Amino acid sequence: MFSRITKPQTANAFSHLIKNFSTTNTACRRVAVMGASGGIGQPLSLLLKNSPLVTQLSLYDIVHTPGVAADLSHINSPAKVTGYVGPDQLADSLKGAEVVVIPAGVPRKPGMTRDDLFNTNASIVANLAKACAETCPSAMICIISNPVNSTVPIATEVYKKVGADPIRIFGVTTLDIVRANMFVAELKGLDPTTVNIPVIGGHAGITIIPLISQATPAVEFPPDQLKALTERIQDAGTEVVKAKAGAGSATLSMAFAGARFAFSMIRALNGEEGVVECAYIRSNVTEATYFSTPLVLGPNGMAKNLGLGKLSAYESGLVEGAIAELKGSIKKGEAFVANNM
Ligand SMILES: NC(=O)c1ccc[n+]([C@@H]2O[C@H](COP(=O)([O-])OP(=O)(O)OC[C@H]3O[C@@H](n4cnc5c(N)ncnc54)[C@H](O)[C@@H]3O)[C@@H](O)[C@H]2O)c1
Ligand SMILES: O=C(O)C[C@H](O)C(=O)O
Repeated sequence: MFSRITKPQTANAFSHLIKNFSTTNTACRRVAVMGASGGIGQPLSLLLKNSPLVTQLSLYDIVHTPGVAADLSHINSPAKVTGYVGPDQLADSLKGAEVVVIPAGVPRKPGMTRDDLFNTNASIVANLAKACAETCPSAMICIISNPVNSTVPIATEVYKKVGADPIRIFGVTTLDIVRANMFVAELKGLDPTTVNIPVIGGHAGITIIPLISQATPAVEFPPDQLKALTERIQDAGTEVVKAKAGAGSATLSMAFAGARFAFSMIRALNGEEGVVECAYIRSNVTEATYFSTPLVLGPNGMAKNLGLGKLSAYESGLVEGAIAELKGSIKKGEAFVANNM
């Protein structure tokens, strides 16, 4: 399917996947998926298994991983798949992992905010982060579990408690970029695989800040359309939650986005230069101590934070408006670890 594409692609979601499905790379790359039996975990594991960039795929969950692993292991691609189930097998699932992707935890139902997931998901992420800090402290940790604005500070505090360096912990916001690219492409009649919109801030409501002024290719919208587009990107997760009507939140598009982020990580680990992804990390770019901006990825994680770039007045206002909520979510995550771990 991908071999038919011959024209050069610019940096965007689809070209990341094309590269990763078509590049032959001999480096051994061990990836662990925590929450691998879930709505995101299964299609994400399928995309990872389908990539020659992955040589070992470790699937951990509290249920069903033997079946998921047996199923995926029959696909004739290089990755060796192993399933691990339950806390007794948690440490083994992480041994030697270089990239760990974490979609473990409960999803939203209609009427809930991402923060409503905090009480359940905080301890799930904290326990998985503790296992990562103890077993694979140098691995790249890619956190999908919501609320991302709090779960990333949680993982970071756990690493500090264990005495591990939290520098390689990333909150995965790639789905916001994927959505922004698609929605802009639809509005402007562009090929969605050639659009790239940085989305900065966090991953909830008003903290999701698409930078349409920095779009590639350049696009312009009248103020009312720009506001509506921005709000659609901010509310896109809720759009899916409503459409699924109680059956969960985005899973397939998140698997696509999570695979894109993991492949970018692996390409950077393999020494490829110029790999850029937005991610929610510890940051001094704004007053919020965690903030997503475009990052140049390298073999040790973030090689360079590209910062905010030039913002329009509208975008500067969105950044200002997001800081208080981000600070609150960060504080909540940090307090959870201080009081419970
Ligand atoms: N960052 C994003 O952009 C983004 C996008 C979509 C969903 N999410 C979040 O991802 C999470 C997962 O969503 P989903 O739709 O896959 O949910 P799901 O319920 O379908 O799957 C979650 C999986 O996690 C497993 N799990 C629960 N506790 C665990 C533990 N302690 N260790 C390992 N695995 C455990 C469950 O058994 C289940 O298989 C949710 O928190 C959701 O809000 C984030
Ligand atoms: O909206 C959700 O709860 C899931 C996820 O964060 C999303 O943006 O789709």
